[in-house]
Amino acid sequence: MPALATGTGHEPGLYELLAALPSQLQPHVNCSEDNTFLQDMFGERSLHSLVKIHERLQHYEESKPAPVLEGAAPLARDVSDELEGKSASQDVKELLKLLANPHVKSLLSVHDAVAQKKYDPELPPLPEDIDDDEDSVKIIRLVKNKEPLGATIRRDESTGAIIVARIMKGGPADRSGLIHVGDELKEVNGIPVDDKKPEEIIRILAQSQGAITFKVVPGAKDEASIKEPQMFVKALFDYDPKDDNTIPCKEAGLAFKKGCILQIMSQDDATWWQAKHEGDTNPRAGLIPSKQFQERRLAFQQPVTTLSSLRRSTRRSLTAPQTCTADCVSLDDVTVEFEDADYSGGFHLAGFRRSFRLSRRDRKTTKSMYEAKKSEMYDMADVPTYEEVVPYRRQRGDKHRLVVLVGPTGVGLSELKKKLLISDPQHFSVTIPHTSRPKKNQETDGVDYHFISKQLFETDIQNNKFIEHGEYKGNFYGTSLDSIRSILSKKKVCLLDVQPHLIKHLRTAEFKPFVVFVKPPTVDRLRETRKKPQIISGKDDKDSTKPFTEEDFQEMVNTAQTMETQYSHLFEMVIVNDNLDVAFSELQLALKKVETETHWIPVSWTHS
Ligand SMILES: Nc1ncnc2c1ncn2[C@@H]1O[C@H](COP(=O)(O)OP(=O)(O)OP(=O)(O)O)[C@@H](O)[C@H]1O
Repeated sequence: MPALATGTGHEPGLYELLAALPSQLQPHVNCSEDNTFLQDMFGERSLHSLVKIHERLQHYEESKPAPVLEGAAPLARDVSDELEGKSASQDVKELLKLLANPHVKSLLSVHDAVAQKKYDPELPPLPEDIDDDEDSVKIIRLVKNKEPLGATIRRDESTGAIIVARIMKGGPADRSGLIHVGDELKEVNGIPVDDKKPEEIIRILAQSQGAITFKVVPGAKDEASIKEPQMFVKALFDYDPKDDNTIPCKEAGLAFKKGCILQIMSQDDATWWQAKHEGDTNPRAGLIPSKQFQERRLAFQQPVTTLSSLRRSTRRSLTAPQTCTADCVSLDDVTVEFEDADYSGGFHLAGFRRSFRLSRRDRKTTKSMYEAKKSEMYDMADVPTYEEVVPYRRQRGDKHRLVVLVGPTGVGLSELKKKLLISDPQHFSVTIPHTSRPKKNQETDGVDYHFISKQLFETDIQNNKFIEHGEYKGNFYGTSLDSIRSILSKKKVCLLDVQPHLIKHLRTAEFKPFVVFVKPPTVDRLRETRKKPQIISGKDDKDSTKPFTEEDFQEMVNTAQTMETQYSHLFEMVIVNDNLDVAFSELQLALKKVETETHWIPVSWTHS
């Protein structure tokens, strides 16, 4: 006998089974609480009713009941008409009252509809005087809350029609799925809008409370745009729709700051994209200028002060650039600095050399492997708009990102690098420069410099082996790309300081540079904090140091400002070097995060 059989001899129905379950289960349940629970659950009246209904329905499904007649409602009417006034008997009166009851009438009419299988709604007949050319219209009713509708309209220049210009992704209009770009607006709350200006229509909408009814002529739908893939970009400029007179609707604009990560929701429109801030839970997108549009208008803007023009205005021994014209962006004409190996706190900073950044020492010609052309500054590719990015997290065993420090001379780059090296010499390293000058007695090849012949140096220059190189007293000096690679391949963090115009040449999948701009504090703070420090002055052939002057401070601040204006879109972090310890801690923490956390990098760096 099956465990749950009722023992009555016939197949147990579901309901009977349910009734028998508690007693059948009792021997198998040890805990009294479980037993009570089962008793309650299977004894529940509503469960029994449900099972009963289920059984009945199954029974009817099996017996396939057919209607006795398809017109119960007209029959009831006929009966009522027949009996009306014929007899005063109580039964007849009661039957007449019953048949006149609206519920009974409705029940009979539903019965007839089911019997006749008339399930589809009946459409009213088409009016005979319909104009063949008239468009079909759609009546849409939306309930308005405080949230903007998320749609913009425009007047079609040729037809004068009011057209839905844009549906903001995730906004109420988008979520409704009822209004689409290209739909023609005919009426709002029964008010015809054909003769109205878009502003007047907006006013009608603003004044409406609760439900709004639109009458629209549907336009052609662009299904392809619905499935557009989403992408993320890093904004390389600040944007505030309030200051933008070209935006079709300021309220629909999305403000953002340089460095913000934006999720692009739609690129349907070549001029105005739709985007949200990454991670924003509000589904509504806002308008932002498209990349092409922003590039075009930035290209027409006046060029900013360049570092070279700024340098021309500064003091003293600046030699005229040899390779650049006055407004060239290149820093190719700046001095190369070389000094002897540095010792700090007993720790030998092997190969710790100054790089070829703008410096106060004797100015000689430094060249980068990438000569900046005059036109390069306004090259379209250089116009900072958006950069497509993807999340990236360094995996254990992967090479480290190259750490690039930039900043005006004297700001403290060497000091910060030195502190990092001392803090963890096994983890951080700096490049060893190449030189064609003869090795001095106390120097070691590959430690202080890589000593190579002038001829080989020249060949290497030809072969673009140096990120920067320069000439000093007839000898070449340079930082090779291989010296960076050598550090990275040892799974160490390579610290490099370069002129800012070289950053873009290091922005490759191989180096994935993390660029830190070190900025000076105000001149007042420089005066307070840099009382002791010495800057290197190379007026004589022998290196010498001298204290900072007022002019040095001013130049440092001005250069920083210019660097920021020109290159800030390439900086991933800005540190103000006011208090050295604070600046160092900030840098140390940021570098830790870069190594361990997920951050955004250009999508181009993910496929080498
Ligand atoms: N925050 C700070 N407070 C006080 N002194 C500082 C600070 N940062 C750097 N200095 C000092 O300023 C001087 C110049 O710093 P450092 O040599 O690091 O500059 P730099 O950016 O490498 O410039 P350069 O390229 O000209 O060498 C050094 O004497 C250094 O100790």
